[in-house]
Order: sequence, then structure tokens, then C-alpha cells
Amino acid sequence: MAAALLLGGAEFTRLQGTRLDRRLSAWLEQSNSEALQTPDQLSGLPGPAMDATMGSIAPTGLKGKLAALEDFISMQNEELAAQRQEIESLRGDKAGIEEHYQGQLQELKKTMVGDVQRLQEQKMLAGLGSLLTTSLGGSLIVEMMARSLQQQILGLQRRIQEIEEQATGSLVAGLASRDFSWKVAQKKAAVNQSTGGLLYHAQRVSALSSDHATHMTATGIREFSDHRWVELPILLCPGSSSRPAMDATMGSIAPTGLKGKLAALEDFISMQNEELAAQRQEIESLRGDKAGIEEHYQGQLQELKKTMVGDVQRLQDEVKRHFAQQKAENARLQQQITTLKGEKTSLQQQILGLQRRIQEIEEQVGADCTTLWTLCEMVGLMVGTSFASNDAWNGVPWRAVSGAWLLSSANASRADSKTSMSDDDLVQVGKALSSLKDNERFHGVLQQPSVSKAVRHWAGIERLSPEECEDWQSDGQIMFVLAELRRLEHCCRKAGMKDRPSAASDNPGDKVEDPPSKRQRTEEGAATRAPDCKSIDPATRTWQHDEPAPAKLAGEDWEEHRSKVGLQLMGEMPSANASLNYFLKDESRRSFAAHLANPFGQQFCASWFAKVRVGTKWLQPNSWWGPMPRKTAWMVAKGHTCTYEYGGMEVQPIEYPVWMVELMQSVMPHCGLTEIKDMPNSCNLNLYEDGKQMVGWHADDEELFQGKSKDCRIISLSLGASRQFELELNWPGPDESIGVVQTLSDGDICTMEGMTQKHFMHRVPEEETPVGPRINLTWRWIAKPRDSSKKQEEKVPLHTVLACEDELPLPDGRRLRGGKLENAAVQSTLEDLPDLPPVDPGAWRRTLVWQLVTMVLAAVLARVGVWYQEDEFAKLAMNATSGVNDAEL
Ligand SMILES: O=C(O)CCC(=O)C(=O)O
Ligand SMILES: [Fe+2]
Repeated sequence: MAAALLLGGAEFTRLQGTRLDRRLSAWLEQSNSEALQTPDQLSGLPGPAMDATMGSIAPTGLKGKLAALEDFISMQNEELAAQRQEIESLRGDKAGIEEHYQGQLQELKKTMVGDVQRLQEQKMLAGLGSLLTTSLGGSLIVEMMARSLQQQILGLQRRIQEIEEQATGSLVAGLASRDFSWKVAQKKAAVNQSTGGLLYHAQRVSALSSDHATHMTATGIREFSDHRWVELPILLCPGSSSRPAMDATMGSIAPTGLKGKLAALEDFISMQNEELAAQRQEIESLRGDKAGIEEHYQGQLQELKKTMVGDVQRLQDEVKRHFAQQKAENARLQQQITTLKGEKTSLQQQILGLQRRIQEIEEQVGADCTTLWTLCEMVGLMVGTSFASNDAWNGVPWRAVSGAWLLSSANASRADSKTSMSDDDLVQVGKALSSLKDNERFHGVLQQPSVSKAVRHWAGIERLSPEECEDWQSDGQIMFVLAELRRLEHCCRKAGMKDRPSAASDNPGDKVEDPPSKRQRTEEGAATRAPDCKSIDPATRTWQHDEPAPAKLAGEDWEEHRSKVGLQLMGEMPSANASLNYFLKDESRRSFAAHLANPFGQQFCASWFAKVRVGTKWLQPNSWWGPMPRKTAWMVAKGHTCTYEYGGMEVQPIEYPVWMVELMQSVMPHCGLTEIKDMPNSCNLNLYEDGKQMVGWHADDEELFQGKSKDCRIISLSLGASRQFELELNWPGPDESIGVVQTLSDGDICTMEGMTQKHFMHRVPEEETPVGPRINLTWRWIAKPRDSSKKQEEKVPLHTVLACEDELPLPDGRRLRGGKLENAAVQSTLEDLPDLPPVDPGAWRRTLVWQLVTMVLAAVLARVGVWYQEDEFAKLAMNATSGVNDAEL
């Protein structure tokens, strides 16, 4: 019972059944009368028990009492040891609790960091989402939100840190406030003191209050003993190790006798009691600490959890809200994109439509005179009249002239063009147009059917027989109208206009028949005739070359003699066919033409006719006065780049096919050329389907061959039907034959050499009677361009572009089929639509505007010109009635 009182619940149960318990019980039963004198101060916790114990020791006598006291002391020692053990265990508990909560805090922190990280990732995703959207506003909002989220997350991190710090801080503070560490230190010191030997004065132990004992420090104890307690120190040795020390103490008590010993023992017991009380108090305090710490940590954790959960919840809500906003924004943008895509598609389609329209217009302007005719009408309207209103104008060279004007105007918008007209030129043309428009006599005369017919013939619209043309000279009205037209034409030519597309004049093969207006009846001269060729009847000559005759050399010669310039005729070359016959030999003009009757045989020619016909992409362009009256092709040796241009496109020439080289190897040796390297590097091919197809008067005098300034060789091979080949002098002398006619039959070779292209024109006229098809291959040498920067020198016929029987793919994706330009296949689906290159829809509009401006300008200037020069023009018109001196023009 006493043990139970002394030790309290749990500890007492540990003592039950032990030796100390048994002894105490026995002692309590035996000693009832003799009570121990116990100090008042020991009335505390252990006091009554000990009083009872001490009191009960007395009746057994001193020895018994001593033994009982010894037992009691050892019991108290055990008690002390048990308490110490509990203190240790409590300390362990406390450390465990601390560790546990620290762990929980760590755990919590980790969770929070994870949450924050997750939120950050979500925020990053949100950032990505905002990147995906193109809306600046949207991404700004997202950016701002992301920044606020970032700040919130940073705040949260700071908060976590604060909470952590706070938690640790308050823990430390809490511990400090309970003097925990101090107490631990104090207890440690006390225990050390006990184990190291603590001096107590036996007599004064009873005077120690439990409070004093609790606050005892090593120094305090020493001070206490130094000043107040002196004799008979007792060495307290707690636990099992205390026994010998106590025995020694007991032994030292012995000399005072049993009573003294008893008193010492009593003192010692009360000291032990105090020690026990102090320890019990520490145990209580430790228990309190333990509960406090636990409570404190629990509180902190709860608070932390609450804050974190709230914060995370808030962040999550924000992220959710943000995502919802982002989603809405995305949907809105998607909608916009869809709308824009739709608009893009419609724009692309519009652009495609416009491009197609531009192409059509280009084609029409270039290839179809109707468009030009319409534009001519516009010009006419501007100058005050409608050309179309007068039937007689239909098909007259207005069409060609105005068309050419417009074409050259259009060309003026191209930087590289050399056909652009100056303002002065425009003024002159305008004047000429106005003058004609205002010429009432001209209009009146034009009503005459014979005049209209003559004009149509002049324009190349209608074919008149030479006999019909013969009457013109005697018809004053016809001569007047033609003179007026020639005046206009002259003016246009002077202004740089051409009566066919600009490229055509540089074209070795584009020989639209020149109108007979170029001819003028001349005196018959003595013709130099080869035996197998006829001279042209000078009576049929109705034209004179437009250009003035070049000056002759000092004597009667036009050109230096060939021996002087070193011209070798092909017929004179050693390996040439001896039968090559020069049917034209004009030494004074250094002009020559030779003929060689079929040296190959019929079989050879039939096979080559078929090969060439099938192996060539024949083209048939439109000229101003209708389709070219034959088909042509243009081929060049490898390495030559004589491109041709039309309607803004550039088409490469056809490279010599293999058969061409083969054919040349058969033909050229007859002309003395045996080496491939010496053979011609270009060939113009003509296909005359029937006798109606022809080539008009022309010279192969293109820049490309420089036939006007240098000796120039041309070799031709005829296959198929026989046709007449005519050569006429440009400036025949009074006594000269004007030309010769040579029949060219199947397999015949024909040459033109020296300065023939300068002094002669040639043609293959229509046949009166039906004939079969004929092919003519005309080989020439492309002269080296004098100035390589002048690309135009290598430009070749327009006629090779516009009409072909077969399909010809063009570099711009379009195709030529059956003589018509076809657009590239139109892509139908949106997906197929290519990303359009930047289109300048204003380009062609600008061209048209420029044209209109120039037209208006021309019209205005013309008006002004007409006012001032009316008299002069009237005079000229008068002169024209009595025959026009063309030289004046
Ligand atoms: O067909 C002919 O014989 C003449 C062809 C011609 O003169 C030419 O192509 O330039
Ligand atoms: Fe020719």
C-alpha cells in the first residue's frame, strides 16, 4: 500500500511481488508503536508514506529498525532507479514524438511541393495553350494569369517555408517556455552529481523542501553543503552501484552508535525522499511536455494542412477557370480561322478567276484581233469616230495599224522593249489617224466597192489576181485611198510600229505575205536569167521597196565584188554537187541563188517527207489579217537559245531532232559542206498543205542572220508538190529584169548566197491550180549576236508559238493545243490549291490604264495637232488625188 502510495499506479505494479515490497509489508505489520520522527517538509508526496514507514520501524528495536531502514533505503534506491528509467523513457518518447511530427511536417511539405509543382505544370500547359492561340489578347490574358499563378505559387512556397519555420520556432519556444531544456540540463547535472558523489549533510536533509530539491544545481548543492552542512557526508550512489557506497556511509555512521546511525539513515531516507519527489516532479513535467509537444505539433500540422489545402484549392480553381477561358478563346479563334480560311478560299478562287481573265485578255490582245479591234474602236471613238460604224473599214489595215500601236503601247510597259513609242511618235500617229478620220473625200471614196476591194487586197484580207491589180494604176480613187493608207502606214512605221507583232519582224520564218501595195509597176528591165528559171514579167510589178535604195559604190556596183570580200559560192566548193546551178548571179549586188534538181531519188524524198511531217510540231499562228497561210516550225542546233516570246511567255525552240542531223548529212554535202561543225545551226520549216498556202514577199533579213549587212548563206530542201519560188529586186535599175522564178520540186535543193537578202525579196505564191502538200526546210546560220546583252537578237518567230496541231506544254504550265493556248488544269479542291505566289493584280490593270492614258493623250494631242496643221494636211490630201509621191512620205 505504502509502496503504491510512494510510487504511484504503474510503478507500484512493477514493484509488486519484489523483495522490497515484501519487506515493506512485513515491516509495516510489525512496527506500529515506534514512529519515526519525520520533518514537516516531507509531508509532500512521499512524506506521509515515509512517515508511516518510519513510524512502523520503531517497535522492533534499534537493530531491527536499522535493518528495516537499510531495506527501505535500498527500496528507495530501486524506486529512484525505476524513476530514472521512466525519465529516460519519457525523454525517448519526447524525441520520438518530435521526430514523428517533424516527419509529418516533411511529408506535408513534400506533398505541398508536389502540388505546387503540379500546378506549375498545369500553368505551363496553360502557357502552351496560350501559345497555340494566335490571339494577342488571349495570350496576354493567359500570360497575365500565368504570372499571377506563378506569384501565387511563389507565395505558397514562401508560406510553406514560413509555416515550417514557425512550427519549428514555436516548438523551440514551447520547449523553452517550459524550461524543458534547462530542466533536462538540471536533471542531468543532478544525476551526474549523484553518480559522481553528492554531499549531503545528514542532519539538514530533513530541512530540505521538495522545491529546493527540484532547483538544486551542482553549485547550489555545493554552496549549501559548504555553508550549512559540514560533517558526515553521505555518498549517494543510486542503483546497484550505490550499495558499496552506502555501506561505506553506513560504516562511517557506526562510531556514533546505533542511534546516530539511525538518525543518519533517517536523514538519508528523507534525502532519498526528496530525490524521489524531484524525480517525480520531473516525470510529471516530462509527461506534460510530451503532451504539450504533441498538442503543439498537432495544432501546427492542422493549421498548415488547412492553409495548404485552401491555397491549393484556390490555385486549382484558378487553373480550372483559366483553362475554361482558354478553351473558349480557342473556340473563338478556331471560328475565326475557319472564317478566314473560307475567305482565303474565295479570294484564291477570285484570284484564279482574275488570273484566268488576265490570261484570256492577254491571249485575246495578242492572238485575237477582235480584242484589238475593240480597242481600235475605242481609239476611234476617242478621236471622234467609230471605225466600226463604217463597213468599209472592216478588215482594213486600221486593224493592223491600231493593233500594232496598241501592242507597241503595251510593249512600252516592258522595260526591255525597244518598240515603245515616244510621245512625239504618238502625236504623229494621232495626227495621221485624225487626218484620215477627218478626210471626207477618203471616206466617200471608200464607199466605192472597187476601192474597198482594193483596200482589202492591200490589207491582205482578200486576194486579187494580178490582172485585177493592174487596173489600179488607172483608178484615181484607188490610188488616192492607197496613198492615204500608205501615208498612215509610213507614219506608223516611222513611229516604230509594226504591221505585225514586233517579234515577227525579227523572225526568220514569219513571212506573212506583204500586201501588194508595196509594189509599183516599173519598167521592164533586162533580166539575168538562168536557163531553168523564168524572169518575172515586169508588167506585174506594182510595188517599190519602201526603203530608199542604198547608195551604189563608186561605179555601177552596189556591193564589193565577191573576189574582193572573199565570198566563196557553195557551188564552187570542191566537194559540192557539180550540178548546182546558179539561176541568179548578180555580181554587182553580190547576190546569188542556186538550184539543184533532186539528187536523192523519189524514194528518199517520199520517206523524208513523211518523217519530217510526222516528226515536227507544226504551228500556225494568227497574223493581223488571219491565220498564217502555212504551217511552220523553228529548230536550232543544240546549245542555241533563240527563245521566242509571246504574251509574256517565253518558249524554247525545238532542238534539232536526230532525224534533222541525219537529213542534213544527206543534203549538205551537195552544197560542199561535209563536216557537221560547218553545217547550218538553225532551220525554218514550212508546210504548205495545198496550193492556197503560200509565203508572201519577204527577205530573210532578220538580225539573227545579219543577211542585210553580211554575206549570208541559206540552203533549202523542197519535198512534195512543186511550187514556184520567186525572187525580185528591191531596187531594180531601169534596164534590169526585176526578178526570176525557179520551180522547186520534190527533192530540189535551193540556195541564196551573198547579199541576196538585202537586194531581193522572195516568195512562194499561191497556185492557181490545186496542188498537193509541200514541205520546205530552210537552213541558215545564226550569226553570233554582236552584243550578247541584246537577247532579242535571238528571238525567233511568233508563228512557232501560236498554232500547233499537237499538244505543246509551255514552261508556264499552259499548253498549246490545236493552235490555242490552254490554261493549266484548274485545281478543284481547296486542299489542292497551292499557296499562291504574291500576285500583283494591278499589273495588267496598270498596263491597260497606261494604254488608255496614252490613247487619250494621243487623241488630245492629235486634236491639237489637227487644229494647227489642218491646212497642211488638206494640201497633202489634195496632192494625193493627183498621185502620191511616196518618196515624200
Ligand atoms: O518554201 C520556200 O521555198 C521558201 C520558204 C522561205 O522563204 C522561208 O522560209 O523563208
Ligand atoms: Fe525566205
